[in-house]
Formats: sequence, structure tokens, C-alpha cells
Amino acid sequence: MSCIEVADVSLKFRLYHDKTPNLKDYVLHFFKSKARNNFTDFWALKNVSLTIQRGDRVGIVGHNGAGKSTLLKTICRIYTAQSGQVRISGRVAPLIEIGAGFNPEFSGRDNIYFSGSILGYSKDELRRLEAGIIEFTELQEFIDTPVKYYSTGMYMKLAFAIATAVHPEILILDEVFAGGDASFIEKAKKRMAEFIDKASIMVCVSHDMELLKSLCNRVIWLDHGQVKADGPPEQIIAEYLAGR
Ligand SMILES: Nc1ncnc2c1ncn2[C@@H]1O[C@H](COP(=O)(O)OP(=O)(O)OP(=O)(O)O)[C@@H](O)[C@H]1O
Repeated sequence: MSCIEVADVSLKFRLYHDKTPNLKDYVLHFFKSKARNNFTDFWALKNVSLTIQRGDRVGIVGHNGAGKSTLLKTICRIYTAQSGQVRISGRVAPLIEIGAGFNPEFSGRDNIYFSGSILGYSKDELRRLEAGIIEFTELQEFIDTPVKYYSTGMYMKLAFAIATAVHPEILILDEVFAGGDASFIEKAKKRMAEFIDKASIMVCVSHDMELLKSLCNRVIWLDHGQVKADGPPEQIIAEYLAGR
């Protein structure tokens, strides 16, 4: 059964201040008893604990820099936390950075195979899915063009179509609808609804509160790397909008 467990996770980034030292810095450094670090540590996630169960469609809200993308990347094991644990059961389809998992020199069609294999599809499965993916993207005309010439919206359509071609057990989305046109967003939302009916897990970061209300049954408010509130979308979004 699909499940995500985040147990007391903390993750820090090291920020380097790479100012080139001048003569004055050397002299000051020489007379100082302790060498000063040229970096500071910044905790992007602090003691985050969450359990996400089958059937949970979780929206994550928070101010810019609150740690939302970092949390998704930690769940997808792109980042490794300094402490705590992430346990996942189920196949994860991450849609985190537009274009990640694509080779820019390859055509859209070749990227169906390239990106699809990264997502765990077999070659035979992809051969079976190819026509449906292309039809969903409505990019037939451009499918043999290298994706480096695609717009953000075109990338997003292709990435979304590949990731959701076979119902994933866990779908992780980071602002993926940002570049899409209205008709594609409607189509993507319909596919999401079908997906939701199959009662797996979806975790979605967005600044679009209406989108989150329409897709999610639970919202988590992240604030300075910590969970500030967790509950029904209407309530948590109202608290977030009042308190940010
Ligand atoms: N690779 C990195 N190296 C250093 N700092 C990083 C890195 N990635 C993120 N950060 C910092 O960690 C903090 C959290 O970033 P994150 O991208 O998770 O925020 P967010 O809530 O997704 O923001 P936004 O809504 O603007 O997308 C920010 O202060 C950011 O500058």
C-alpha cells in the first residue's frame, strides 16, 4: 500500500560567501585567534514529520523560500536530509522541475523513451503508451522537434503526459501547471481527478490556492522550514492567507 513517512527530517544548505580575500583579510585573519568560516549553514527544513497515506491529496503552501520544493526533493530522494528519515512505499512519479529528466537535444518522441525509462517504464510499455502520450500533449506537430526548442508550457505538457500515462501510485508535483494554457490545465485536472479516484497519493506545491482547493483533501502550511498547520484545505488556506 502506498505511503510516505517523513520522520523528524532536518536539512541544511551551506551558503558560501566566496569573496576573494584581499591583503586586509589576510592581515586580519593572521591576528585573529579563530579562522572565520566563509560559509553559513541554513536550515531549509527543521524537524519535519508527516505521514501521507493512500487517498491523501496533499497541497503544500508557504511563503517563498519556506522549504516547499526542498521538502518535495527530499521526499523524492533528490536531497538527503542531515537527520531524520523518509520512508516511501509505492512507485513515485516526480514532476518537480520542468525539463528535468529530459535530454534537450532529443526530440519530444525520443524523450518519451528517455524520460519514461527514468520513471521506470519498460521499452515495450513505452511503445504501447507512445501514441496516447502524444495525443494527450496535443504536440503532434512538434513531437519530432528537439525539446530545447519547446516553450515551458510544451515541456510541461510532455512531462505531465509521460508521468501520468500509467497511473502512478505517488504523484509529486511542483508548480507544474504554471506554464500551461487554460485548456491543458483543465485536461490535466481531469486526469488528476481520475487519478484521485484511484485513491493513490498526490503531493502538490502551488501558490494557486483555488487549484489546491480543487485538487486536495489536505493542506500543509510550511513556514521557515517547519510545519505550521496541517488539515482541511479551506481551513488551512484561510489561516495561511490571514497569517502570512
Ligand atoms: N540547492 C540549494 N542551495 C542553497 N540553498 C538552497 C538550495 N535550494 C533551496 N535553497 C534555499 O532553501 C530555502 C528553501 O527553498 P525552497 O526552494 O524549498 O523554497 P520554496 O518554499 O519552494 O520557495 P518558492 O515558493 O519561492 O518556490 C530558500 O531560502 C532557498 O534559497
